[in-house]
Amino acid sequence: MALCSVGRPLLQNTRHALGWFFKQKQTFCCKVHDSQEEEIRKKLQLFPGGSIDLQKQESGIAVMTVNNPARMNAFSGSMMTELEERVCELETWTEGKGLIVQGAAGTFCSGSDLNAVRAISNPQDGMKMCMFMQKTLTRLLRLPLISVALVEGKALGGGAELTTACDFRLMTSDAMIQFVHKHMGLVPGWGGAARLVRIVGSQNALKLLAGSRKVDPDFGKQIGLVDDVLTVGEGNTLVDTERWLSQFTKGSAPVIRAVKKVVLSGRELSLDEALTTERHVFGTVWGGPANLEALARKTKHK
Ligand SMILES: CC[C@@H](C(=O)O)C(=O)SCCNC(=O)CCNC(=O)[C@H](O)C(C)(C)COP(=O)(O)OP(=O)(O)OC[C@H]1O[C@@H](n2cnc3c(N)ncnc32)[C@H](O)[C@@H]1OP(=O)(O)O
Repeated sequence: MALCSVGRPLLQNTRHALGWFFKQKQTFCCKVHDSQEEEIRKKLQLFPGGSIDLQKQESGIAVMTVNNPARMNAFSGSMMTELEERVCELETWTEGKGLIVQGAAGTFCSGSDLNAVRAISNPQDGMKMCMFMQKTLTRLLRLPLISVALVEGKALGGGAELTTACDFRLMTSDAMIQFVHKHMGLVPGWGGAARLVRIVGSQNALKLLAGSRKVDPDFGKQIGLVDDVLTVGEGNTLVDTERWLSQFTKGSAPVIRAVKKVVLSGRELSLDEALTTERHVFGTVWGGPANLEALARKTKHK
C-alpha cells in the first residue's frame, strides 16, 4: 500500500532523526580510524607543548583546562589531538551532567600556536587542521553535558571559537573575547563563524568578525554572547562557575543528559525530525527512576 503523502515524509523524518540520534551514540566509539585523520593526528603531534587536562568530579561536573601558560594557552598541535582524546572520554562518561572549559594561569586561550601555524601554512595541511578542529569542537558542543566556557583574561582567534563550542559563556569582569582572524588574513576555521551566527545573529557576527571587535563583558551580555559576569577578586572563579552551572545540573544525570539531547536536536534538526528525536528521548526517561521517584513524592512544585 503506497504510503499516504503524509506518511512518507514522516517515515523519512523518523529515519533521519533516529539516524542523527544514533550517530551521536556512534561518535562514542571515539577515534574513527580514518587514514586521513590518522595522518593529520600524526602531523599535529609533531608540534608538542602544553596539555588539555580533564578532571571528572563525583558531582558529575568535569573541568577541562587548556594548559599552555607559556604561550597564553595557545593550542599546540599535540593539544589539538589531546582535545579530541578528552572529548572522547567525555562522550563515554555516562554519569556526567556538566562541563566547565577554562584556561590555565588566569587566561583562556590565544588560539592556534602561531609557531605551529607557520609550519603548517600550506593550504592542504591548513584544511586538514581546520577539519580536525571543526569536527572535535562540534563533538564538544554535542556532548550530552551542559557546558560553560569560563573566560578569564583573553580568548583570541581559535580561543574565541572554542568559547562558542560551549552551551554558555561566563566572563570575569576584566576578560576579553576577540575574533582576531581578519587581522591574520583569515576567517574562523574551527566552526566558530557558523556557531557565532546561531548565538548572536548574523549582524552581530559580522561586527565581531569583520570588525574584529573586542568583546568586553557588558557588550558580550548585550549581544547575547555572554551569559553572566563574574567579579574578579570576589572569590574563586572556578567555584563560582560550578555554583552558576549547578542551577542547570542539579538532579538526575539521565534527565539532565536527556534535556541536552532534546535541545540539541531542536537546534540542529528540522521540526519533524526534532519531534521524532524528542519522542525517542522522552521514552528513555518516562517511567525512569527520577520520574517514578517524583511521582512517589507527589510534591507540588513551588
Ligand atoms: C582558526 C584560528 C586559528 C588559526 O588560524 O589557526 C588561530 O587562532 S590563529 C592565532 C590567533 N591568535 C592570536 O593572534 C593571538 C596572538 N597573541 C597575542 O596577540 C598576544 O600574545 C596576547 C594573547 C594578546 C597576549 O599578549 P601579552 O599579554 O603581551 O603577552 P605576549 O604577547 O608577550 O605573550 C606571552 C607569550 O605567549 C606567546 N603567545 C601568545 N599567543 C600565542 C600564540 N597564539 N601562539 C604562540 N605563542 C603565543 C608569546 O609569543 C609570548 O611568548 P614569548 O615571546 O616566548 O614570551
